[in-house]
Amino acid sequence: MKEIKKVFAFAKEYHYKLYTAVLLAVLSVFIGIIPFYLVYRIIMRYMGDLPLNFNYLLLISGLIFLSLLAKSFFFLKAMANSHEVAFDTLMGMRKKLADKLLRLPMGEIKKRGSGKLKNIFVDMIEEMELILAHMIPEGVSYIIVPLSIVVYLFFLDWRMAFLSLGNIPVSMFIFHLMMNSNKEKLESWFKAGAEMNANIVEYIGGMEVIKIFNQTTTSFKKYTESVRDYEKFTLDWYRESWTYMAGFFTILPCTMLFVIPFGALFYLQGSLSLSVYILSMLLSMSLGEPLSKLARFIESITMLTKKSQAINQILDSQELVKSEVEQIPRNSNISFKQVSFAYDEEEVLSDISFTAKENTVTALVGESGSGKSTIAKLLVRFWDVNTGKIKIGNIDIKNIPFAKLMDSISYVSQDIFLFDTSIMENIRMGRPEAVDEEVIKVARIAQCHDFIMELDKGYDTLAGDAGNKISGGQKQRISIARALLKDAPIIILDEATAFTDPENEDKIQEALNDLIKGKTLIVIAHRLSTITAANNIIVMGNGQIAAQGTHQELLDKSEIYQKMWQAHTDAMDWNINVKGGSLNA
Ligand SMILES: Nc1ncnc2c1ncn2[C@@H]1O[C@H](COP(=O)(O)OP(=O)(O)OP(=O)(O)O)[C@@H](O)[C@H]1O
Repeated sequence: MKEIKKVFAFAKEYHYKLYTAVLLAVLSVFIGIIPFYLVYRIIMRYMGDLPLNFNYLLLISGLIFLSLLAKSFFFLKAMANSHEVAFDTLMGMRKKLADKLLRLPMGEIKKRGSGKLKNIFVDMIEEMELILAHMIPEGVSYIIVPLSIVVYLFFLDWRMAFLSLGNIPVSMFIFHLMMNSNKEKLESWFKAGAEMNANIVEYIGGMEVIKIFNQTTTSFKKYTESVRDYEKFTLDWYRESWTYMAGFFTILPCTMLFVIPFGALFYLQGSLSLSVYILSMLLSMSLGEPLSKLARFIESITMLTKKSQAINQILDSQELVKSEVEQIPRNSNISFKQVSFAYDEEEVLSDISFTAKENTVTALVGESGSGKSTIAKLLVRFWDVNTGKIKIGNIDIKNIPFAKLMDSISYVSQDIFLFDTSIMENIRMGRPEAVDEEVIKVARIAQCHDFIMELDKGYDTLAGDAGNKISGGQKQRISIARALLKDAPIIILDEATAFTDPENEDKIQEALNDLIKGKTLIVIAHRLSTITAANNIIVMGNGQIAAQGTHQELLDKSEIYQKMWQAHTDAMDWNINVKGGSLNA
């Protein structure tokens, strides 16, 4: 219930509309009782030997028709209101979740995986619509109306009131048995659903790798197994519940189960008038529909509790530390002071200290897995350090407003992601307010313009459609164009030449020359020949700084660097000429 309450909290802004919806729904259900009362009037007229002329019956029929019409009208009005509230609230929830992701460490996001997140963002939230749009207005009316009928029945004859409720404890007992008997199965069913979603997304996302490495059998097996598991657990749950459910849904609306026999007994004994007996039967009959609809909601609540748990788990996750005192750095000097960090248990960076002065180039080199990318990711706060401090302009990055920090850094990462929107918009992400001309200007500098113009719709080509026609190197130039447009004072280039081929390489170098002018640059490179002119080269080994200095200093004093240099002398690709703030081939 606590979980569901949290969902209601999202609808706070729309409480007024929600109350109106409840009121209209209650009205609609009450109006729905009128036909029962009118039928009672006809029966009483028959029995009272009053004349039953055609006009009277016509009037009653007309009133029944009008009340059914009014019932539908108020119900539809209630639904219109509640759906408006529901979809506004769902939008709010999705926005809140998306905002939350921005404030979460990347680890938290990756731990969940895109499949599970998609499941939460789309499917689970969609199912919240049921609570807000239907459960509240309808559910409340299905409680209030039967209660009012029962109260009225108490006034008529308290025995009939109790009798009309007699079936409820019986059905609730069956429901209780059902919930207790298959708790674990329900849990497995939910898990299997989440697993299946994750596998579907992974299967589609990894299609390229699956095809290339001919992993179709294994991956397809994983996918089909999860679909089969989902089917199995769903059926397991239903099989276990079927008998109980049938019992529950049959007995709950049988409100006349005790009213008819015992009412007849009281009537024959003379302690109950015929009119009260008949009215009690008709009123208890009108209880059936709201009660069985309410029962459907009870079933849904169990499901929704699980789903809102998953949503709330994300919303309650620990965010990146937000400082009370926010400060703006005055320069772009970067310093790492005794920084240590572990993604999980194992420390991947220990005691890292270095400074990267404004307008200089710092290169990170070292064997694969030595922690170079982690240093970059800590600087952009994908994760927070465990111990030590990272400062920009002598201010701890935790104290720099997140948006400001992001504005200060352009991160050209290993994973270049293009959104499935136009190429123009993909580049514009660097600075959303940039006009088309500015986007085209940076695209020219980043050597993208020509190949973009060759695409079917030029800058308007969707990245998804263009996907197969854009090479890795071209993608990289698009990401450089983005970074150029952003024009941030600090640039991190992670494996910036990972996709290079001879044709692309010169172009990327030219693009980079423009990007790094007058900036503080941190470059992660495998090919040492590209960073020989860096102001400071940090040699990483096993998560620690093995040595640091200029190329020459390291050649003189660092054995590990000497070995690396020897291994790389063949791979002459691009050089950094720091004096000119440019990269030269
Ligand atoms: N998201 C993650 N979760 C857990 N461990 C991670 C994660 N990312 C990296 N690691 C681990 O942290 C260590 C450092 O990785 P990192 O990517 O920083 O190395 P790197 O020097 O940049 O490697 P490469 O040159 O291959 O990119 C490695 O042992 C890696 O397995």
